[in-house]
Amino acid sequence: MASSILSDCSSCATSRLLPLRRALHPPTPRFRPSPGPAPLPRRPLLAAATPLPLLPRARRMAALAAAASSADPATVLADASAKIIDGKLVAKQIREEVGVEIARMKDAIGVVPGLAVILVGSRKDSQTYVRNKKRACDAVGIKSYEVNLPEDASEYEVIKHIATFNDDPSVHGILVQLPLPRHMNDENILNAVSIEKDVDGFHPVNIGRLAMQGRDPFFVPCTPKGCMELLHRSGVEIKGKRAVVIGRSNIVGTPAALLLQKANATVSIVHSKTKNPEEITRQADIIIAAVGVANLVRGSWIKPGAAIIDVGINPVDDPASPRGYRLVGDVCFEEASKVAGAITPVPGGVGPMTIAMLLSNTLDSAKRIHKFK
Ligand SMILES: NC(=O)C1=CN([C@@H]2O[C@H](COP(=O)(O)OP(=O)(O)OC[C@H]3O[C@@H](n4cnc5c(N)ncnc54)[C@H](OP(=O)(O)O)[C@@H]3O)[C@@H](O)[C@H]2O)C=CC1
Ligand SMILES: Nc1nc(=O)c2c([nH]1)NC[C@@H]1CN(c3ccc(C(=O)N[C@@H](CCC(=O)O)C(=O)O)cc3)C=[N+]21
Repeated sequence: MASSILSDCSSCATSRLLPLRRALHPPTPRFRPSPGPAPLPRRPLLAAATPLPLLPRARRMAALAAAASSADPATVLADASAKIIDGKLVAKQIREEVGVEIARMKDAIGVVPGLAVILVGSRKDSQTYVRNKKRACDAVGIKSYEVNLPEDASEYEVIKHIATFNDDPSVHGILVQLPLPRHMNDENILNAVSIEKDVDGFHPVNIGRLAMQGRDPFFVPCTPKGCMELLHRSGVEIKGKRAVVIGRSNIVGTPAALLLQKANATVSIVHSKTKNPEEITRQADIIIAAVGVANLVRGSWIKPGAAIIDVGINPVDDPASPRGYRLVGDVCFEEASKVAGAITPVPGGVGPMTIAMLLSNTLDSAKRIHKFK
């Protein structure tokens, strides 16, 4: 029998948010002519149909049991049904595939892919991300180069380092960690990265090519690419389906919507000015939530059986956790997992995929530059 329960998401989690500056200010595009890229291979390397890794049953049951212990009079919850898409496991598989390819390339032509990361300032979260990226590079055999600049460094200094990496043949990918300090212009900096080494896929030319019919970017931004990979590897059909992307940022929402459209979904984008987000979202067979508002998407927003990819990474105070906070997504997991057909958890969903896609993009870049098939 269905029960009425109050979910943890009905308390206003957003009011417990720690201060976190948004990752990126939208850059204004500026065109720089460049040679055309080789056509983007359809899901290179990652195309193997791998069965959907689900969370181990015990962990899944624990997550769902936590949900069942609450009660929301507004939400009548059906039996727990969603498959939980284990992004951590998929990311591990991808890292292994990337590692094998890197070894093959090294054996064949003696080339090791190189990734340069530029970090400006000393934000703790950015330092953690950069450290995790370096670890992931080490594990698969990518050589990492790191530049750390002080918070008060000038835009010119950053661009000078980018230019050096653009000219360095041992560097195949360049990433400028975001957000940048307020005095810097993201647009100028992202424009300085060679589009052939723009493994983040944030250069306006790469985004522009992603948006155009019949063109392919050199690189697809890592987080949206990771979302698509999770959908593909989970066996979610996209062609002809209705998809809703919540959020329209340059780095996540907009490219995610473009990718869904390229995969022949019919796509709607919900943003902060959308009048009836709940009603629009409820029509979706596929939901990608990239908002930055903890637990915004409730069970009542979801069409039964929908596939949900939760990109949000929102820290909420949690004195019981060793860090004093825990991470939650943009989707109320406990409610959504009872309505959806499949859902990604936070943490352990899209986040690890972002890093795996960065490794994959860096490998693709080295292969393209060295014409290695
Ligand atoms: N897992 C991962 O690897 C990554 C996770 N993230 C996380 O994803 C989330 C989104 O990141 P990002 O895209 O950079 O964020 P931005 O702040 O750049 O964009 C947020 C988007 O959400 C929209 N929005 C804000 N409030 C609402 C609302 N109440 N209803 C509907 N739409 C709303 C905004 O609309 P408008 O345009 O109208 O302002 C905007 O388009 C964050 O939690 C971030 O930490 C980000 C990158 C990678
Ligand atoms: N140039 C640039 N490129 C980015 O791709 C970029 C960036 N700047 N700035 C910040 C955002 C955010 N981002 C994440 C990467 C990994 C996790 C991740 O691995 N998350 C883990 C949890 C990590 C934890 O526990 O702290 C998870 O969701 O399971 C999350 C978020 C990349 N971003």
